[in-house]
Amino acid sequence: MAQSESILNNPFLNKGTAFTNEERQALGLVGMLPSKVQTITEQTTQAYGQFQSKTTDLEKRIFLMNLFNENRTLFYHLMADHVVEFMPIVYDPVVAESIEQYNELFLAPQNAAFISVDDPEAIEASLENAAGGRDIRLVVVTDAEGILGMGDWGVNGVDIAIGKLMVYTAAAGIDPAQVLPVSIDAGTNNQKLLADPLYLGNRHQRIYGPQYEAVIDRFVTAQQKLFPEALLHWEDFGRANAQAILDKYKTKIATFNDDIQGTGMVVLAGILGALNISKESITDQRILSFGAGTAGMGIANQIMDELKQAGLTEAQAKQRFYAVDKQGLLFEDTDGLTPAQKPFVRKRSEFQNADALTDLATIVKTIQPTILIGTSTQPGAFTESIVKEMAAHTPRPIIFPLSNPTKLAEAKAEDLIKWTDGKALVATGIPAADVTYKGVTYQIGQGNNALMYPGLGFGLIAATAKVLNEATLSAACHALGGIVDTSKPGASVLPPVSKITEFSQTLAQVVAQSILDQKLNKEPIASAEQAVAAMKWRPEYKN
Ligand SMILES: NC(=O)c1ccc[n+]([C@@H]2O[C@H](COP(=O)([O-])OP(=O)(O)OC[C@H]3O[C@@H](n4cnc5c(N)ncnc54)[C@H](O)[C@@H]3O)[C@@H](O)[C@H]2O)c1
Ligand SMILES: O=C(O)C[C@H](O)C(=O)O
Ligand SMILES: [Mn+2]
Repeated sequence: MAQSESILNNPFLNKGTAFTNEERQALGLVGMLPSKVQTITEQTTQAYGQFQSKTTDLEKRIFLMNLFNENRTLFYHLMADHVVEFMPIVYDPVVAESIEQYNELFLAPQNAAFISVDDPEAIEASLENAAGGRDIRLVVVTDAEGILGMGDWGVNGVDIAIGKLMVYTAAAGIDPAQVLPVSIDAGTNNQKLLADPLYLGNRHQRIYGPQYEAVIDRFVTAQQKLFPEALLHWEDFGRANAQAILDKYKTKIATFNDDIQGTGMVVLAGILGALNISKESITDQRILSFGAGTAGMGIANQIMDELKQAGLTEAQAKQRFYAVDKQGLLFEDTDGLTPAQKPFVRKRSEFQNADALTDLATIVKTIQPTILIGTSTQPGAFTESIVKEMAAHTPRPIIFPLSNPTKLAEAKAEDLIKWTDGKALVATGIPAADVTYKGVTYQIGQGNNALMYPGLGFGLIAATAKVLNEATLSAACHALGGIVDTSKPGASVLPPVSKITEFSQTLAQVVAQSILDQKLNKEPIASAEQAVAAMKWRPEYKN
């Protein structure tokens, strides 16, 4: 391909009609573009007009993804002006529709690396080819066994890695040329995909066990070799693999699991925000995790750490938790406990009606939780009667229905406010509109790890972190405090997405500082603030 053609097809370098006349001369682009040289502002206005002419969210998404594929700088320049409007389109919930229709809608590989369980020999070359010589600092990898709450989506799940990375750049300012989305195609147990002639992934059942683990290991080894300075972010792995992979690598490399740790962080930050409003203490809470899977147990561990810091012993802290899964309240003798659930189980002897504690209504009535968190993938599970029962025993019930996408949420924000007569302190997984009830406008926090992982990841990269530990996670959870004016009636428990670039920067600085304080940086760094500021990429054309 001629240089002129390749630069117009390179989304990291392309400026389209914004190439100046000098650049057109130098790059052999003369005559390949209409004569007018546009500014990025003009291009942005034009692109936004086109965006607005699309009628459905999916059409809007396809338009934006085409722009992303052509010209990353313009895409992010546009997104910077419309972050609240674009987040649900490029990320959750509309990303869910694009994953479901990936084969039909297939646009472009979007500079992702596609790794196949059937070809481990090709792993290193696949990463190298997809990176194309770019200086990769951030890798988001998924095997798509647990896409949001929608289960197994095989190779289609690559879109979540791409979506997460788009939020990283929009929120924290990671250079889009320094990121790499990775799909690990380990097969799929999704029968619909296996039967679909258009399916683009490996057409066989999902591989588990030693063969899978060897692929993961080979991937991590290649990633470390090719991009030793990169942070590795795991997304939407299945319940068993997510925790096991994190435990295997977290003390060796700079890595985190977003569903476990990112979610734990945003929920703890939301609880701290809620307690700021209610003026209650975290040590007085009874916490019910409904859906004790990857996210549910990540949340439990993050809150546990906070309770210990607040002065409780491990045993006292555990008494505050009630982990509920398919089997009901989890007891020592419950069948099928996961390793992550085991530390949080209760004794049957603690309850007079232990054998009846199999459904949420009875459990809520019995334990009278003050905090109810949903990561169960069970739509509508927080019913009116359950919520009213909870609210009867606590003045400001904290209720976070977090299951994504929209159709899986345990409750709607508006219902929670109404059923509790405005008392509930609410955060939801996807964006929720303000709720006006009896003259008060309630702002609903977005309890989505997207509020945390961009700042967390950016801070770790800027500080050249060796590893991520509990001290840094805890510091990050406290970093969002003070951004919301909690004295205002109807105040949100979390800061709004409209401020995501500001608070991601604060978060990144706190994270980088924590790494430096613990001497966990690989390279010498004079100041956390400077390191974060120096790494920030801005969506402007460079000469
Ligand atoms: N808002 C966020 O930031 C965020 C972050 C991570 C996950 N999530 C959402 O949380 C949900 C779970 O994600 P995950 O990664 O933990 O998945 P997971 O599969 O690891 O966990 C889901 C858990 O729910 C349990 N469950 C299923 N049916 C149940 C029932 N009837 N009653 C009680 N428990 C039941 C499952 O057994 C499992 O343990 C998804 O919808 C996901 O989108 C949201
Ligand atoms: O992707 C999201 O919206 C949040 C979270 O990581 C999830 O799996 O639901
Ligand atoms: Mn996820």
